[in-house]
Amino acid sequence: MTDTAHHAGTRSAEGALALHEPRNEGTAPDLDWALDARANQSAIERRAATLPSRRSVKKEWQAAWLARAVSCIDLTTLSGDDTPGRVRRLCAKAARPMRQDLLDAIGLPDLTVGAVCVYHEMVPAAVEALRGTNVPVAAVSTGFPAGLSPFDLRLKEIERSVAEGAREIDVVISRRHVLTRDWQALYDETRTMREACGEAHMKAILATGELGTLRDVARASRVAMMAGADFIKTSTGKEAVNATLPVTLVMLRAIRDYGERTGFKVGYKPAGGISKAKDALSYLALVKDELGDRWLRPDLFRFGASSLLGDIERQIEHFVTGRYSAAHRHAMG
Ligand SMILES: O=C[C@H](O)COP(=O)(O)O
Repeated sequence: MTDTAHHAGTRSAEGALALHEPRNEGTAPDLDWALDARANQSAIERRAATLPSRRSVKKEWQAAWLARAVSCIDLTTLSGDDTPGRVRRLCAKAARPMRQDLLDAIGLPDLTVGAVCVYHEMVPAAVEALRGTNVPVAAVSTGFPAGLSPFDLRLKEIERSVAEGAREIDVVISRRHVLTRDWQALYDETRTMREACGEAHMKAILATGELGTLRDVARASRVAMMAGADFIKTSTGKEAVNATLPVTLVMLRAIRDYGERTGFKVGYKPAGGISKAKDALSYLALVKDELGDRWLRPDLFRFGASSLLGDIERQIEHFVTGRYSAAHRHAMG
């Protein structure tokens, strides 16, 4: 996202000319606007519940949509037993996520994922392994996943990851600022993290499963965007409840409201528990409905996922060959 290739408008992973938007600079904190956010829980849940059946993608388009989903994956490993070797294998998969015969069959010259997402300690291995590709490294920072280490250390962690070559930083917010309704503190914290990111793009993880209500998800989304988040992201993948369609609807509408107010386009990243191709299609359909086609590109949309790629590859293989291969053949990602 932050590389010169994207800014210069060179070819992106899916072969289309990469578009570029002015980066969200954020605004002064307008806490009345944040507080004013609404979320009608029952209407939102009804809409999300009917989406997968109402919005099925036709068979001939499915492979194209699934390839688009691959280009938007932040291929992730965030485990205590991560090793440089595992990260290198993941990076090889990120640079060539699908077999060439499958790509040829669906008419795509090349394809990469959106980014590789790792802990700080794995940034150097990932940067090295992805050298010469267009795939950026994203680092989770700020005491991920709880975000409860001392604030100055959280900022240092961001700076270290950027210095080691991460071009995207996924920060976690302090959930307590939402739970205690201290919106100014949430704004100040997020703004300071954004400054620490410098040129690296910042994804603000709201940990929506811990925020209590959809209305507070909407409010936190607005505050994070006013503080300059380039993306708002649902979850760390470590909460009891991670990405959901209702939360997605709320966050997409917050992105739309913010865009109408400021002209800035903010990206969206659902993360955690998305491992099936058909779920990925539901998310893409919702993004298309709420924000339009412009958001179906890796500069404005990512899936945070450690095991979605394998299922998508399986479905595309089935589309091309008429057969399913065993899941273990697509073990990585
Ligand atoms: O940000 C990404 C998540 O940690 C990935 O979660 P997952 O392992 O459930 O796909």
